[in-house]
Amino acid sequence: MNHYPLIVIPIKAFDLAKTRLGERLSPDHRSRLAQRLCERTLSFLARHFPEHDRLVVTASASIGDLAMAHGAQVLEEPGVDGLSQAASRAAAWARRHGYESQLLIPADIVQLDEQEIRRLLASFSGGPGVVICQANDGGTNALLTAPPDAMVFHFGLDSAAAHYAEARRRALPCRVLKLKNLSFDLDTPTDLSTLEALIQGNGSETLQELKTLWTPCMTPSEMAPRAAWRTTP
Ligand SMILES: Nc1nc2c(ncn2[C@@H]2O[C@H](COP(=O)(O)OP(=O)(O)OP(=O)(O)O)[C@@H](O)[C@H]2O)c(=O)[nH]1
Ligand SMILES: O=C(O)[C@H](O)COP(=O)(O)O
Repeated sequence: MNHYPLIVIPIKAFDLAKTRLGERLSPDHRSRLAQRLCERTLSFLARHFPEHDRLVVTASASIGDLAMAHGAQVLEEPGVDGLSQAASRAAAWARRHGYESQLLIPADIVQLDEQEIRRLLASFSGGPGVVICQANDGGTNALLTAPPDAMVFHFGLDSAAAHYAEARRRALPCRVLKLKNLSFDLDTPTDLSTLEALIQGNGSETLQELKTLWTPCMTPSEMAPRAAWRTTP
């Protein structure tokens, strides 16, 4: 049995991703943003959680190659069947491969924070159970299930409440966490405005780099030094 939770990252093909940003970003910018968020996620997990095996679930061969380049295993899904189906496929794979638990993390969290994820992992005391990190919009931005297939997945609108109800229905111990960074995923134009304000406020170098993806006139080399940082009008 593998005691470290398997980290599961579901990733939809980039050209199909971030459709809710359509009123703000072109298809090309959406695809590039989704890809960059994905690369950041895979690189972060490989760097900070090397002791955890990682499994990327995707229907995209190129994303599979990207995953393997970051040391993750790949579970190929036949098509884009939805996040819940991807999570279920991963749970079945995890069970078959001897994992006692899985931690699903989406590939669109703006700023992953090692201490937050370690706090989430520490809140799981072993044995059957569920830990939910609620997203700002009521969704689920990280979901630990032990065993991996402990319950049916209900990703979508207000999914944190749905996952909590499912865990209770099954009499599974369940923790719901609100973690500042892990609760912020980039879904809507409002999220994009929040990110722009964050960048303007204290734009860390890594966040400023994200903005270049939808501010075509800016490239990393053209970006003003942080002290003089200002957004284009
Ligand atoms: N493997 C897989 N991953 C998915 C699927 N749907 C969403 N995801 C991933 O799950 C995470 C959260 O998904 P969403 O917030 O719905 O992201 P999105 O689908 O790009 O956004 P919208 O197109 O605006 O709904 C992201 O990492 C997505 O890539 C799916 O059908 N299969
Ligand atoms: O939170 C969820 O259930 C999934 O991530 C989909 O919801 P989202 O698109 O709001 O993230």
